[in-house]
Amino acid sequence: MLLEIQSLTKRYPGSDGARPVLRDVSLSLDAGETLALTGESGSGKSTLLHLIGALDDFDAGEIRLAGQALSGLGESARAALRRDVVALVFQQFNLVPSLTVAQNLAFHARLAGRLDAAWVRELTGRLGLDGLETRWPEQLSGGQQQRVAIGRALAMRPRLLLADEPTGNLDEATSDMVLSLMLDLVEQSGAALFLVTHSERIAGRVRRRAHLSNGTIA
Ligand SMILES: Nc1ncnc2c1ncn2[C@@H]1O[C@H](COP(=O)(O)OP(=O)(O)OP(=O)(O)O)[C@@H](O)[C@H]1O
Repeated sequence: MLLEIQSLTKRYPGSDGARPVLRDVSLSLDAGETLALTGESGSGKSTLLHLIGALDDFDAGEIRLAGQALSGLGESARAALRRDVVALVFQQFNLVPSLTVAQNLAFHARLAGRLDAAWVRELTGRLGLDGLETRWPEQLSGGQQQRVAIGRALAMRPRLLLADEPTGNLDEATSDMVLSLMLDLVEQSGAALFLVTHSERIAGRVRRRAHLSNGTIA
């Protein structure tokens, strides 16, 4: 199993300590599977995604990523998982403004020591970014920026792509197009996808569904 979440509980310090943000969440994802997690605003979707991405600590339960338990893992081991297993795409694109499109696309793969120029070229073409390689992020439309962010994440050949409202900033037509590309490329690369969205329309296009309600999987 690529991802196993067992009885996960998460509280934020300072917030209502008696009421965890996530309660007894269990979920698993196999290699190559795609799952959409829906839930109302504040239900804990982003929190869960951050925990899976080893970006934050939890209070009880366990997350296993590629067989490795995340509880009690030190920062260097977490960084290694973020480099070797998972990649993230956020709603805000998060491109590096001082790097060109081509440099952004290669950035994480290069940091991970896995830059495959042929794969980056293929991603560039498949994502419709040919001819835009020397532009700066600020010279791109929102849909183009998000395609670069998806390409950058897939360039490092993650086993698990974590996407938090990846089309949330895009209009409906652009959002559908970007989602289709992301699903195609995830399938082609054999990665698993964990997609957070509040949109039933988006979630309906992903094979597996889970719904978070008040911090627990309904
Ligand atoms: N760093 C934090 N400190 C304290 N409380 C937090 C923190 N981050 C999130 N929360 C709270 O945890 C709850 C879940 O937040 P989260 O961002 O996971 O929800 P979400 O389902 O992703 O919401 P949305 O769809 O609006 O993005 C919310 O009540 C939020 O206020």
